[in-house]
Amino acid sequence: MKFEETSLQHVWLIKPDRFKDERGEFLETFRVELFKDHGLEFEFVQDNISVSKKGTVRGLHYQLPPASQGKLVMVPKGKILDVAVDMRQNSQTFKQHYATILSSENRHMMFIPTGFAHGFSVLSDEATVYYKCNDYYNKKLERGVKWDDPDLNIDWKVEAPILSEKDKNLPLLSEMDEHDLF
Ligand SMILES: Cc1cn([C@H]2C[C@H](O)[C@@H](COP(=O)(O)OP(=O)(O)O[C@H]3O[C@H](C)C(=O)[C@H](O)[C@H]3O)O2)c(=O)[nH]c1=O
Repeated sequence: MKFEETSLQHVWLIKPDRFKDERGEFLETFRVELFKDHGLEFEFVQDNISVSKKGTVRGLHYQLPPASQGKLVMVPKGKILDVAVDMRQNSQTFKQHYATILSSENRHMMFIPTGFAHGFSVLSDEATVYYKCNDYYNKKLERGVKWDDPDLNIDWKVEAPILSEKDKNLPLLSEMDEHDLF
């Protein structure tokens, strides 16, 4: 399992070792000791799966402390453009994003730490996204920023995305109170 640094400090692109044979393939997707080797010492406490149609955008979401979530994202089926946005006001990369393709072809995973918003667009007919979270869902502390915020300038690779009503009405960064940021 290789941990590759990205343009955003602490956001990791993780590439599992793949063992292929005539049956198919095997890969380990998580090892506490490898996370610890990369300074990621915490316990994942909740796993999620979302299934989305082609052209869906989910996000950009995050939770505020004390329920801020680090996420290990993988795609057992399909293909997404996965996006992490730095929401830490004092960070040198505040408002910057890192985007990468996660798919059942490349088997890549992304670790998105606390302080970052997460979202993805679906590029295959359907995508199953499985992700581990290091804190529980907390609706009261959930926040989000609009997917097409010009301040973020994210190319989601989809036209006229399918969005939840909640996501359609998320604020622009410029409209957000500093207490809703990190
Ligand atoms: C996130 C979550 C949701 N729910 C319930 C609440 C709603 O009744 C339903 C759908 O929730 P929502 O529309 O917020 O789901 P997504 O738009 O996929 O939200 C996720 O999208 C981005 C990509 C994320 O990284 C977050 O994990 C999360 O915000 O599931 C739960 O019961 N537990 C949960 O942890």
